[in-house]
Amino acid sequence: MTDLRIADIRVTPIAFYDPPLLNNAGCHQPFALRSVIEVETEDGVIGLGESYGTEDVLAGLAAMAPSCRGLAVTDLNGLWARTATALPEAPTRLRLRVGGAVEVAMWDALGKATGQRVVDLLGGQVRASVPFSAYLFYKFAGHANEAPDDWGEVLSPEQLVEEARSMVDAYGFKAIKLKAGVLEPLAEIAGLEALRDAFPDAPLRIDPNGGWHVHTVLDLLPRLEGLVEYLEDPTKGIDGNAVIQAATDVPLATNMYVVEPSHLPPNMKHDAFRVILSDHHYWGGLKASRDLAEICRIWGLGLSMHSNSHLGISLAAMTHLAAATPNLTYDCDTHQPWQTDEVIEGGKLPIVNGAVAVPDGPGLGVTLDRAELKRLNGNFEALEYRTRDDATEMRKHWPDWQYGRPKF
Ligand SMILES: O=C([O-])[C@@H](O)[C@@H](O)[C@H](O)[C@@H](O)C(=O)[O-]
Ligand SMILES: [Mg+2]
Repeated sequence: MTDLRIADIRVTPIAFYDPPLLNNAGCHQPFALRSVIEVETEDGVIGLGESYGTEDVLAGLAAMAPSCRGLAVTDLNGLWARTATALPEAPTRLRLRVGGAVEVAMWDALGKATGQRVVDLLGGQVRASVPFSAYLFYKFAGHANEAPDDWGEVLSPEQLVEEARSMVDAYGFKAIKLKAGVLEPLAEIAGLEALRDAFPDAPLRIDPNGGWHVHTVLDLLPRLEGLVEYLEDPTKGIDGNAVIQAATDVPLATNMYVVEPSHLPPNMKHDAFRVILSDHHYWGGLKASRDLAEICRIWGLGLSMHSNSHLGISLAAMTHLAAATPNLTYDCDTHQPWQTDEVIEGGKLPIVNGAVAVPDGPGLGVTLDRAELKRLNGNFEALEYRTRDDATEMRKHWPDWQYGRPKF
């Protein structure tokens, strides 16, 4: 009989190269911070997880990892009880991130120990591959004091269409998302309209990350209606977005204001967001994300998946989860095309015709590349920052730049 008890949990912080992508909070720093979680069972099976590499999550993981020894990898109730005990003062937000990071590795260990894929453990595969969208960003040509990257500068509609063309040609994406909240809204709408002209059949979305005032969005609605399949976090908060949702039939989507279970009742009460962009990294792992999908099904909410800069363990987990979720109503987000580093053997998971096939093999179906893990950990150790700070990075390019949410 396989011994499924956890013998050890190892957490390795890593930093991987990230291009100068822009959003409402500023500009991506040259390296994104992440963590790789290894859950090792008494029988020596290793399950993998990937999560944030910020100080709070790393400290939370360090505090709770020792208390998981002896826990069976099937015991999710035990995991959450131990997370609560190890992090008594932590806000729900942090507990969900820390427990969720370990939870994914527990599923992978269970799958590897029993010869089953995570998608099967989560309820069974309902789609052969998972569709993702082309995730477009405005960007600088290169990081401050660095040479331009291959994507070059993207600040105009023409450059945006070129970026989209490269991404669609390389990966076959069907839907297109524009990260907005960076330039004046009318300039961003012009970008979106240029994308519509260039890709007449592509479902489009725009995401200013809460960066627009309610009155701005209300003024823009006539141009957005018929142009986008959903409008993502146009303004700040549940109340502000409810005002907008009341004024339009375009569904509003969020990965900012409905991000834990307690946000669901006020969202339903105010009818603010009709699409939830789930994310297993902050909803508490794969089981919690399946539960969220069920809640969305019952209450008639649309569902898709949010992304942050990530590597292949996360993409594999997102793919297994999405492949086991019947009511996934829109193509998921992924930052993967922007990443040049990888931490799994064999390199990045292929995106073909805009979709990722569920990796073969037990568990998540991916294996850690230990040489790359070591190199990316070396990057982390050499960095002088320990938290994401897009605002400071932005001011290296635009010294007078001011943060605002809403801003425009
Ligand atoms: O990578 C970014 O700059 C995004 O803005 C990311 O931080 C967001 O969390 C995300 O992708 C979103 O959809 O809001
Ligand atoms: Mg978003």
